[in-house]
Amino acid sequence: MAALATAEVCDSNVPHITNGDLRVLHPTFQIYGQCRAFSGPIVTLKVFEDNVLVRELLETKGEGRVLVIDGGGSMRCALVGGNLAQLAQTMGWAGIVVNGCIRDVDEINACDIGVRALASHPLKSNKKRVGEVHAPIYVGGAFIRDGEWLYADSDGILVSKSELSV
Ligand SMILES: O=C([O-])CC(=O)C(=O)O
Repeated sequence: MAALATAEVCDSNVPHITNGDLRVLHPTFQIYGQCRAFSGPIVTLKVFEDNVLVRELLETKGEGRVLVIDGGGSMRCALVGGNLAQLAQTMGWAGIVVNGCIRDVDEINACDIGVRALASHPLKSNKKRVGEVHAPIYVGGAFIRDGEWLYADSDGILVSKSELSV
C-alpha cells in the first residue's frame, strides 16, 4: 500500500483539522527505525518511567497497529530499547510513538518498524507495572483515543478519528 503523505492529507482535509477530527502532533519527535513512514490503528498506553506494560502490549500480536505511549515527556529514563523494538517487529506492530525517551538507538534504527520519541536516554525505566492501557492520552498537543488512526512520515505525525483513504 502506498503510504499517505501527511502534507497532502493536511492540504486536502482542512475542515477536518478545523473540527478536530484530524490532529497534527507538535513537531517535537525524533525519527528512528527503518520505516520513516508508517500508519495504523492506535493502541494507547499511559505510563510514567515504568515500561512493564509496554513489554506486555508488544508481546501481543501487533496486526499493523501503532503503540502510542504517553510517558509524560520524562527525560529521566528510556521506555523502549532494542529488545522491545525487535519484539515489536517480530509481533507485527507498525510502529511505536513515545512521549518520552528510547535507548539502544543503533539497534532500534536496524528494526523494520517506525519509531518516534522525544530523545534517547541510556538509563532503563522502573519495572513496577504501573500504568493504564487503552486510556485517553494527551501527546504532542493532541488528545488521542485508543482505536484512532496514526499516520507518520518524514514531515510529521497525524492522528485521525477514522481511517483515511489514500
Ligand atoms: O527492557 C527495557 O527496559 C528496555 C530495553 O532496554 C530494551 O527493550 O532493550
